[in-house]
Amino acid sequence: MSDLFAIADRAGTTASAASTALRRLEAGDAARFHLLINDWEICRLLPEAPFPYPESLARAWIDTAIADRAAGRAYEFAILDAASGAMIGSAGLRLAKSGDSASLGYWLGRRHWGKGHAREAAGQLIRWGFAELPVATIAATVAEDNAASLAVLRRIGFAETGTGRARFIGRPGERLPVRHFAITREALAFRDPETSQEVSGSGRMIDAMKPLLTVAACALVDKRGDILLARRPEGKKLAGLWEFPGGKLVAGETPEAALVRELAEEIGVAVREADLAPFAFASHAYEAFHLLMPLYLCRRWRGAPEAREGQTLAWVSPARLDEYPMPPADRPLIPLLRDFL
Ligand SMILES: Nc1nc2c([nH]c(=O)n2[C@@H]2O[C@H](COP(=O)(O)OP(=O)(O)OP(=O)(O)O)[C@@H](O)[C@H]2O)c(=O)[nH]1
Repeated sequence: MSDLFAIADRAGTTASAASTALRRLEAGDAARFHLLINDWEICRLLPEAPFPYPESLARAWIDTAIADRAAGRAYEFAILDAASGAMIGSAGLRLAKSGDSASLGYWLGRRHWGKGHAREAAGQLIRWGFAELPVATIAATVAEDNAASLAVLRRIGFAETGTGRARFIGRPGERLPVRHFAITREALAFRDPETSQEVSGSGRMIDAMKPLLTVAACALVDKRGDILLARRPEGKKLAGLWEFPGGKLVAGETPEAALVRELAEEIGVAVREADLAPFAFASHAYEAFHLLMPLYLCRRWRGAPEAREGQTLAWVSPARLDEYPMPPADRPLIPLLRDFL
């Protein structure tokens, strides 16, 4: 798991020149954390922040964050201005008890508002979360009067799931109106990591207009009957999901030739076309294209598979395929493999 990541707007994608990084929150951050958060304009928007915010609470909060990270309960980061390296806020993901979802929280020191840092930090954190944590959904709850944060969540792809009321300890009395948001791994997967825009660009495409994408995929099956899966690295579409090695056909290529090429490029194994047995296919309407994916089985190859493109590889028994989150197109293939192998 990487603990530091930097995000910079690419020229031309946004007008703002903000550049933001995240790193693991440390005990030494307490004084700066306190200086930034002890501001009514921030505390009033955070459900658990009293005002004034005591320095002892900043220290205790960070100690808890460090313990929670060690226990795998929550992952809290300092938001940095990448240009100066200074801490400007904090952001984190807390896992739900069920383990399959997390909640996002973040705040920025007042002087750093309006420069795109919150959007960048929150966007990068959810991409990190879907790549590194076993969660299918990330949720967030925002006070109705927190217009900037409502805009950030919408901009990075969160959808509103409902409204409610919640207690804000800095604003005693009545429970305040809040809005609930969520984003799924699949919804994020089809947003461009650089721009946070939907990859299709023109909104929802009608099915008839979608390009048909042919991708050849292969289940390598070892002597024990285990199948090789590859986990897509952070920064790519569908990051964090497990898939069968393979890839798009280039013009004029057969699926078999594409697989011989892709398996050599991606995982360094040599297969012969004669050892690729057609097995099944996936046909799935993604937001931006329709995927047609023939799946081959291969039990004979040369070389030990190695991750050449930043993926993580795993040999998985057919009975355990369910434990590995896969792209939606792949899901119907799992029972077929389980029955056959
Ligand atoms: N290889 C592979 N691709 C899959 C599977 N399931 C699935 O939906 N896909 C989709 O099929 C497409 C595969 O394209 P690819 O591997 O050649 O390309 P990529 O997204 O890595 O992009 P790039 O090569 O342009 O960087 C992706 O959109 C991927 O999400 C699968 O099991 N294996």
